[in-house]
Amino acid sequence: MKTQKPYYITTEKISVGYDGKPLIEEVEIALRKGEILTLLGPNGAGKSTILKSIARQLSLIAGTVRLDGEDMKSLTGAELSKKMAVVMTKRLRGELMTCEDVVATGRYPYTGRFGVLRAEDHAAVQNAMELVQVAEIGDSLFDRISDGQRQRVMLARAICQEPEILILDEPTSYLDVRHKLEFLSILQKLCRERELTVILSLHELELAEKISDRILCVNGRAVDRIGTPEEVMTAGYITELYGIRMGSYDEGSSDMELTAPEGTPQVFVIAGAGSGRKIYRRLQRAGIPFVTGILYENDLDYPVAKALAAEVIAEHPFEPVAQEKIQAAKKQLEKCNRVICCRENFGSLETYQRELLEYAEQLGKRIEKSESPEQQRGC
Ligand SMILES: Nc1ncnc2c1ncn2[C@@H]1O[C@H](COP(=O)(O)OP(=O)(O)OP(=O)(O)O)[C@@H](O)[C@H]1O
Repeated sequence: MKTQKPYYITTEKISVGYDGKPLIEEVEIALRKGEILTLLGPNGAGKSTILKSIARQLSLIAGTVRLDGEDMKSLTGAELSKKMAVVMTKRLRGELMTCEDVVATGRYPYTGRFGVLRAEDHAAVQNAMELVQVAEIGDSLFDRISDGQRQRVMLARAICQEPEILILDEPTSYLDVRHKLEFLSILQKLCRERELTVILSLHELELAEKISDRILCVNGRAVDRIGTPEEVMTAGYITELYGIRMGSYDEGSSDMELTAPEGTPQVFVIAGAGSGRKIYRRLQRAGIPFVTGILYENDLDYPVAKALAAEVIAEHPFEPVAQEKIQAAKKQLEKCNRVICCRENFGSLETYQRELLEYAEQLGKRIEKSESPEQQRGC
């Protein structure tokens, strides 16, 4: 548990926007040293506008930003750049500089008027480049590397600036899965070991949930929610915030699913314990409407079933399965011309599913066995 330190950065009723017209008003942020705040919200919601305003790249329309209790307005540019590093991904311009030169510009707040690097500055540049693994492209031209590499070079530049607070706009957007994880691990390490404070925007909700101490959601008009990931990511909230109309997002599992196939169900899927998810998705891809059950509502299959099945026959967790649920499942099974059984073994919880399978056999239904998990993985 983090101890309660004083707030390091606060925004007091700031209004942000362009040409004197507020876009988002009364943004109230309070972060302690070592904490990570993530801004979430749909395209055009105002995340970059808030970040640019905090970073002093955009004038505040109203309110005050304080760093360590001091009004940021009173800091000179040089004072601010020793405290704050900013990486705006959308603005990564191609420059005729090597990657190492770009990283080295992060030392300018420390090198005096002529930008001559001392031994300790060279060491800081090298350390930062090694930390984000861009040392091997140090001699490459900054505008001849990939977008993901450029994003990592800019992180190295920000790190060697040795800031107390880091502002990052969509820092993971071009990174592959390995580099996303490495990037967030480095960030977490810097927060823990150097008490770096971070404010960033992300489009990857599942990453935001993992890394953030606090999440601020913005919707284009106002701050909609702010709190811990658990407080913010309640069921149905992401659908509302992003106005999701096609497909669905499950806050519990962070799974996104496409739209359920329409029409009369043709297939009954007997699943459970995670055995059905791949089949549900395969049926969705083929556009075949299906029914599934009986699942407990805390089953691994349940969120995907809820998103993709025409109907899910489900029971409350840990309860005995009610007779009417079994009858409802049988009724649906009678109407389907195919049954897919994803289970190989039936434990005591799944005796009802075995009963369904036997009932399907009695009815003379065409029964297909889904592949075992090993076969599904292609082993
Ligand atoms: N320089 C500008 N002048 C006027 N309006 C702007 C300017 N830059 C952005 N906007 C507008 O401000 C709104 C918020 O934009 P912003 O870039 O903050 O959104 P965002 O949440 O970062 O979006 P995205 O997820 O698409 O990057 C948008 O309607 C955008 O058109």
